[in-house]
Amino acid sequence: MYCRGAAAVILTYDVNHRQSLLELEDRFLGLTETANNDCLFAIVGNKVDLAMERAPEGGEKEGEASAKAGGSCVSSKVPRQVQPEDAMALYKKILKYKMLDEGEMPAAERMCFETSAKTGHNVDLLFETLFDLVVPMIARQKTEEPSQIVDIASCKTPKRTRSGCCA
Ligand SMILES: Nc1nc2c(ncn2[C@@H]2O[C@H](COP(=O)(O)OP(=O)(O)OP(=O)(O)O)[C@@H](O)[C@H]2O)c(=O)[nH]1
Repeated sequence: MYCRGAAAVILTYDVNHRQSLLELEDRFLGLTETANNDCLFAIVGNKVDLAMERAPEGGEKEGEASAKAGGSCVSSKVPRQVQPEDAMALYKKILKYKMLDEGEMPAAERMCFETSAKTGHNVDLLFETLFDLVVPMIARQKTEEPSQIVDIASCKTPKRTRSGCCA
């Protein structure tokens, strides 16, 4: 995991393994120290195609719910071990840990995703959301910060004078 100067970090867990969410906090959060101070965090629960959805109060059938989750109706599904609320709680915890103001950062609902790398479910949404947030941030930084690039062409060479010892 390489974070130096990162404008955004994607922390990914498996919605079917609670331990993978816990490890994001225990093992990986510390590795984001070298990211930018105002770095964005996206929490991504992957393998949602394998997860059985919990039945909503309205009584939605499992097949309907799994289709929404980007999966097929064939039932080789396992009960999911991580709920979206768990990921959102971790997101808020990360903001606290990073001493980022919750009011100034994108809301947890926007930065927590459930994806399937297999079906492509929500993968575009994840990257589009990050680009929409990161690109204006970088553009703003460029206008605010003085340029670190030295324009060699505009540097004048000092005139030599006859009085100099090496002239
Ligand atoms: N069904 C399904 N399988 C996936 C998905 N993403 C990855 N996999 C499969 O999970 C296995 C591990 O994928 P990796 O990309 O190696 O991920 P990893 O984090 O190194 O390993 P794991 O912790 O086992 O997920 C591979 O067999 C992938 O094909 C997904 O969204 N849905």
